[in-house]
Amino acid sequence: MEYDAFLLVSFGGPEGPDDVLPFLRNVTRGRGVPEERLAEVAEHYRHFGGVSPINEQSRALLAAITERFAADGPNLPTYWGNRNWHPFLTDTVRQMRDDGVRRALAFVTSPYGSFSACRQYQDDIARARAEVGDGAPVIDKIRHYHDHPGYVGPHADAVRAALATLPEHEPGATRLVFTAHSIPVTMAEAAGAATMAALTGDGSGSSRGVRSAEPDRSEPAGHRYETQLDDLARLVATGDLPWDLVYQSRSGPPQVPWLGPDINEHLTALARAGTRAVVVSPIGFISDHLEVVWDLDTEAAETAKSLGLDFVRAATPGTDPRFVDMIRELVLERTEPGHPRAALGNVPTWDFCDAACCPAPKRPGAATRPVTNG
Ligand SMILES: CC1=C(CCC(=O)O)c2cc3nc(cc4[nH]c(cc5[nH]c(cc1n2)c(C)c5CCC(=O)O)c(CCC(=O)O)c4C)C(CCC(=O)O)=C3C
Ligand SMILES: [Fe+2]
Repeated sequence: MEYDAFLLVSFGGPEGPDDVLPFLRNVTRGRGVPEERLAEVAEHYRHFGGVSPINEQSRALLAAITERFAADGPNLPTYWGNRNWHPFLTDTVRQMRDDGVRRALAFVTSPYGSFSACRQYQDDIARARAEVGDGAPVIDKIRHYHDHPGYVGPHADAVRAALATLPEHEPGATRLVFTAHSIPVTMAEAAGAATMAALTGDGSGSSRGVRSAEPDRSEPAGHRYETQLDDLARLVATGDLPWDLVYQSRSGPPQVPWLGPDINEHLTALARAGTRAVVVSPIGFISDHLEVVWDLDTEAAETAKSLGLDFVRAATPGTDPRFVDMIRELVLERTEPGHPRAALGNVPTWDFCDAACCPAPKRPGAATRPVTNG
């Protein structure tokens, strides 16, 4: 396939106190998130002067990608657009159209499947293209990369570096805790099911960009988010430390079940069972944005302190050169026939999702999402 541009797509975050509420309304519009939860999250942002670190991290990543492309190719102009805050995807896509871009490859700052981590980004790209209208470039999303060596390597090194800072304890008293953003259970059940069924059903997987011609038929239908996280956790684990996969940053109405256990509950259970120290590895995230610096470095660290647990949080990839190289590799996979698809784990990947893959969960009491942004 011929591509003439690269697009970095991120979540976006506020960059000043006045941005916080409009940003939160963009994120939660039509999602049934209670007002009390919004007020609470607004407070988290205010602890940092209303500035999320995420946009600065996206700028740094874009600069690193641009530099990497300039050094060794591919010769593609680079763009950046966000789902929930400036620079909005619609404005970026309009700029791309005005620059004459016809077909772009999009790298999304979430490595995983599920509605929130994959489909919603595709929906927002489609909405941005519709808003731009005539001449908007075609935009193809790059595949999931949770088990790419360029994602596994930085997380694995970070765990080892974090572990080295903890005081020594008796064997078994130090644990590794992997964490990712929680999602509603119904969203988790539906994650990946449609594409997986299509791939295993007609055996046409190889022509659709699946890593292996024969997808693993033992793969459970749905639950792609948890399966990918579990796959990565195994790859990052040190071999001698016991580990767990837990979830953080639960949102939504309290009566809706979300993936658990929550990291704070889990730390409490560990401490009761004799754990003395934890390394917390945020494998769900590529950079130290607010869900990391607040929900882990502030909240979970306080929980650990109150329990007398030694606590250290491992770094995220950020602009690690291996992670930047991975992004370049993922582009080459799509532009150079036969380019190897690097993967260390066991979960098949594909380039194009089935249209019915990772549907939005039913949201009790939630209004439909309007078509305008901001
Ligand atoms: C799976 C997932 C990821 C990982 C994949 C990815 O990276 O995309 C992620 C990332 C992020 N989530 C973020 C922020 C927020 N997420 C919220 C709410 C929600 N997240 C959800 C899921 C996820 N979220 C869901 C199911 C909701 C409920 C509303 C809904 O059903 O859609 C809310 C609303 C308030 C609240 O927390 O209730 C905020 C402010 C930020 C930016 C941090 C910063 O500013 O630095 C980032 C990177
Ligand atoms: Fe979120």
